[in-house]
Amino acid sequence: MTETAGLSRTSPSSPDKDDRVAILEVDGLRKSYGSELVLEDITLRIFEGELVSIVGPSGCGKTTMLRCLSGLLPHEGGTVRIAGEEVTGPPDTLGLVFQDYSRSLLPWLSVADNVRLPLRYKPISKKEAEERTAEALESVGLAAHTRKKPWQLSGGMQQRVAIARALAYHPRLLLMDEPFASVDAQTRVELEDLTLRLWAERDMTIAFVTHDIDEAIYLGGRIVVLTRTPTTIREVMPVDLPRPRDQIATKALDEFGRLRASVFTALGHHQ
Ligand SMILES: Nc1ncnc2c1ncn2[C@@H]1O[C@H](COP(=O)(O)OP(=O)(O)OP(=O)(O)O)[C@@H](O)[C@H]1O
Repeated sequence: MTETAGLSRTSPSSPDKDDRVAILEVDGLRKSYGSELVLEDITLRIFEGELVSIVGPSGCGKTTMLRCLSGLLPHEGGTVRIAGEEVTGPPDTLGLVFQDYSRSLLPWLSVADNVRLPLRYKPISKKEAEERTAEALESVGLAAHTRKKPWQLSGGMQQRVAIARALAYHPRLLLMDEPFASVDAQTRVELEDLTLRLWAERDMTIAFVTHDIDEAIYLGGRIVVLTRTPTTIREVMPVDLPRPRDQIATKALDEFGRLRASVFTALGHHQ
């Protein structure tokens, strides 16, 4: 059984003709590791309320890019702004979900304590931290597992804990780095629909990095396609598929197949 995908939010698919507010502004981002230039020039806007997928060839620097965007990694050129503020360290308007949930959760803490931990850095009362923790765990379907340790949960459930932890922070921008790459196919489908539901229900913008073309199309209102290293943006494609999305009906649409071919070609698999 999959969860019901996001119901209410319409996805803006055309970035050019609007008065929307850019929550993420990246200009000329450049990053090297020693002499290896990984990101040559990333210039990108993500607008409030969007769910944008980012795809790129293996090793093109997707994780490097997200780490630079989140202020976890310094970059040597260009600027990154989140909610108008230049990023120099992780901003408190930002939530992060990584692929490797087993390393991002602390095994000696309960599920609830893992979710509550980063809230210590927010200027909120203990009571509010408790309420946010309970609400976030409820919204990812883990209300019955709050006292367990992460290692007592399945991989998919652990990734739900990581999502709840980011949600409890009430981020305006959520960066997700191949978050479902390590779970089985059925769990992945459920977590994709959970992501759509949470995005639709909450006042949140999501940048979702994946190497899975179908996942990028299924989730996104736009798809940013990256080149190989040294990496730039090859193309930004609008996804004109109706919402709510449905794992079977949406993927059966002709437009879905057309987009799949376009992204595949843009990734350089086909000339
Ligand atoms: N800490 C590091 N030090 C040196 N080189 C690094 C470091 N992290 C990444 N790299 C190199 O930078 C390049 C991009 O890596 P990155 O992990 O950002 O790519 P990716 O697109 O996320 O990869 P994948 O598709 O495997 O998820 C690779 O060549 C990698 O070897």
